[in-house]
Amino acid sequence: MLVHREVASQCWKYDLSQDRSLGGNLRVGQPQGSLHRHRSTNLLRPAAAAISVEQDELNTYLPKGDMWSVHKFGGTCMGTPQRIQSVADIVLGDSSERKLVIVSAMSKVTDMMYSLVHKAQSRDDSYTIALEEVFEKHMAAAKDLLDGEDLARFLSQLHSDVSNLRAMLSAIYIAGHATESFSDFVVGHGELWSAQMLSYAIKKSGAPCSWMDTRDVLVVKPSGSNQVDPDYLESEKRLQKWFSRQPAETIIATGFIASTAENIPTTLKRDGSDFSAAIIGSLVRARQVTIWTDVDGIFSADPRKVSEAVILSTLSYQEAWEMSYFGANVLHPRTIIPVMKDNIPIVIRNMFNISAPGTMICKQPANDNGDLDACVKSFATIDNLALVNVEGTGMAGVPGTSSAIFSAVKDVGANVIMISQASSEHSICFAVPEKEVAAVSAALHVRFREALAAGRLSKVEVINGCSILAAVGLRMASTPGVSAILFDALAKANINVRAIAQGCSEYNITVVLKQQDCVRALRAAHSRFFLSKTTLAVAIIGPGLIGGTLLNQLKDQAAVLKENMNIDLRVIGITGSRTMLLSHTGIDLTQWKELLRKEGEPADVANFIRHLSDNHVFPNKVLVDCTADTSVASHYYEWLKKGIHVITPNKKANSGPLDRYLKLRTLQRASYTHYFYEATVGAGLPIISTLRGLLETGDKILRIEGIFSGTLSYIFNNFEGTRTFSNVVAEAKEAGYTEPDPRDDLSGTDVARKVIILARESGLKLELSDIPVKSLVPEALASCSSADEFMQKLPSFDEEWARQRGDAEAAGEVLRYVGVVDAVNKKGQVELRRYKRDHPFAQLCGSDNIIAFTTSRYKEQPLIVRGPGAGAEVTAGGVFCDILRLASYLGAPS
Ligand SMILES: NC(=O)C1=CN([C@@H]2O[C@H](COP(=O)(O)OP(=O)(O)OC[C@H]3O[C@@H](n4cnc5c(N)ncnc54)[C@H](O)[C@@H]3O)[C@@H](O)[C@H]2O)C=CC1
Ligand SMILES: N[C@@H](CC=O)C(=O)O
Ligand code: NA
Repeated sequence: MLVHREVASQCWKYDLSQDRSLGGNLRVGQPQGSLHRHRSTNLLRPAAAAISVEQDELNTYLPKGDMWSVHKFGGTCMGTPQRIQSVADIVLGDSSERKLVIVSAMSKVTDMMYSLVHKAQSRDDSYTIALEEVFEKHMAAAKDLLDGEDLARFLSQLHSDVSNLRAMLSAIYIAGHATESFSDFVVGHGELWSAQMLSYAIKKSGAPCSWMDTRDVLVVKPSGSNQVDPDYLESEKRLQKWFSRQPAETIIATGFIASTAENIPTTLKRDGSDFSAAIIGSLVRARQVTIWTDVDGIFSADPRKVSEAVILSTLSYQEAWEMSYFGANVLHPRTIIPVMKDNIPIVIRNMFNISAPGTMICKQPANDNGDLDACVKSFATIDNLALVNVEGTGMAGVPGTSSAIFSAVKDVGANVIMISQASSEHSICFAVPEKEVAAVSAALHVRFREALAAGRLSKVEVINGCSILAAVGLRMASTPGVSAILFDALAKANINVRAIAQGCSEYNITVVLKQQDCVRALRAAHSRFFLSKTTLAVAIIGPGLIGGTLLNQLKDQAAVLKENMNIDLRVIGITGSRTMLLSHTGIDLTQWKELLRKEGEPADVANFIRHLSDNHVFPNKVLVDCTADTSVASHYYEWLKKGIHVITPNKKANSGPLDRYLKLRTLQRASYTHYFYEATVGAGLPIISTLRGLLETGDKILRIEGIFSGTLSYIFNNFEGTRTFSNVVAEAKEAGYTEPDPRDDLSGTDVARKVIILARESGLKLELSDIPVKSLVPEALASCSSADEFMQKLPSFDEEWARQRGDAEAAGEVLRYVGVVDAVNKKGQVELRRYKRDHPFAQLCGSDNIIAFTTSRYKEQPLIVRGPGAGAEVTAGGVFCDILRLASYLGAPS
């Protein structure tokens, strides 16, 4: 049958010579009578009564309801002949009574078709070559897929279409212009060809099948800004007619294309095939609309940004709607409207992974597991935004201000993404795309020139470089505490929120933040809601004795922490003084030493920190300083300011200049960034935490006294007349108790540092120089240039030490090196004392520390903490404890 299709202008009539044996043979080109039937009541208006008879008859042809399943396959699914065959197999495998399959053009074909039009209207005669390529592509695909008579029929149709297109493009070329309908007509051929190929492929497998040119059925009307609205009544009527002539059980229909009421070819605009499927699904009241694509379903967040994103099994229409608005590559919001009104579920499935169940979008899905976390379904972000803040006392209570603001915004054509106004009405802020903000700001300055001059408005401020993070979930509306969790997660990741919006519908909570924080914010929020897993990126400076032991402990414990505590610790950087090893996702700790040696790059602390702070994979980052370096410690303030948590056994920061220490602690208290240093005193023993516990619960510290040096404890516990003093010092060094330079221990400086740390923790404002220290380093050796030289020369002082020890022993006493914090008199001191053999300080062994807290509550008997206070395992264990303490502060289960 010959069909004349009117294309835009009446002068363009051409013969499509379509073989309609495979599809609709409706004559288009004639104005159709309009049907006035009120959809919901089914009442017919008198004017339409005559047509209603015809309609009722037609209704008997098109069965509606559960027997229909609608599928949609996008361009990627139709990308190659092999894929078209797989699509055919999926359709054949669907046991539904009736199937309606919407297809897109083969991948890239729509772009190729648009480019044909573009070339022709720009008078670029290479459109002929490009058209040839389109032809070749489809011919090759058809030859691969089909054979015999079907192939011949398809190719003859293709030939004929291409010669029509050639004529039309040539006219466009001559005119140097293509109307929208010319363009839509050309572009729609991709779908016509793919639908026919699939239909033949299904027929080849022996299943009866018809193909449908949806321009014969779908009627739409333009609705402004490059959108169209379906005319359901007219479309339904045309579908009935089509079906009355082709009552097939399997129908392959073209996506994307449609007609106007005047039968002019048009399209449903970009991503229109999903829309086609939803409209057709609604017209037949399908059981389900399945959108086949190349992902397993809808993710809880963009998986390129959040590697732990999960596939959601169900989503409500509203949730899907919200998510697609926020750029989650789900469905165009308009796709949801047609099916939503009839409660038809849409299922998103992966054609390349048929075993994945996909995501079902339907009415109010059942609660996943009823817990608080399940009420947030997903997170989405929008980048490249600017906030505009209009502020002034003259706004409050003045009706029309927001109308004036937004009409100015509308006049420059900017798109407002979110709006927030506090009820005080002193300011109103809104987000627009960054590229539109200059025009918006200029328009507002013009519109409010007088108000600004008179001071009624104080400013129109633009904040560039913003992003939006939106949490989406239907049940958020009825679940208290959701926003608290969200904001807590953001606060703990040290992310500043610039503006907030939550509508009464509560389907989403939108926060505006700095674009540079956006991915981190997304991860922090996502991990809090979805995994309840605390992910922590760890960077270690100084993989020496303590740092190296810590790395090994982390290696041994990582799996247990993940499994039992939901804590995911990843070491993403290790730096020594010469080389550093960096990783974005985590270093393999079973071979960190080897990797550092083989793959390490020259160490550079600034680059190391940049690597940590620029890492967007992990929301929380901690720097563990395992050096004894003063210069490393001098950076803590700056790192904490960047939101990097700091943990250290290094005493230099807390025993350094008082003003710096106070600044650091003030910052620590004022921010959500943590600074922990338990191992600086008593190694892994709970000294700092015990002191804090006493102070925070209101106890008053009177005196802290003890043996704070593992090294000196070991030395005097073991210097019993059997070995020389220098031998025992060498043993302590060998056992890993000493500082990198043992003179720091023997000089008493290390003990003085611990005394200062505890004194400051107790509120005393002392400098290290305020502590009188009795040094055990012989004056002659103080100037040795290295620790080794010192150790070599130390034996020459053994005799003097033997004498001191002998004197004490003769008096029934032992030598002990003690530190004291005298909180009452605000003093500290460090000295070598003699204690009677029965004194608790004389009872120690190994590297034991003993610390006695005398307080208002522990006055008669001091609170005593005792145990090994130095050594690799216990110290690294103390640092590890701080890391877990941090994880728990960040939300890990305790
Ligand atoms: N050994 C112990 O029992 C205890 C040690 N500590 C503290 O632990 C820290 C580490 O002690 P150890 O592991 O025994 O010392 P170590 O000398 O074995 O390790 C320190 C590491 O830091 C590296 N380093 C130094 N400066 C650096 C810089 N600027 N950048 C990068 N790397 C640098 C060194 O190359 C070395 O690998 C010290 O602050 C110490 O006071 C605290 C409590 C107990
Ligand atoms: N060298 C120190 C180690 C702990 O701070 C000590 O001996 O106590
Ligand atoms: Na400790």
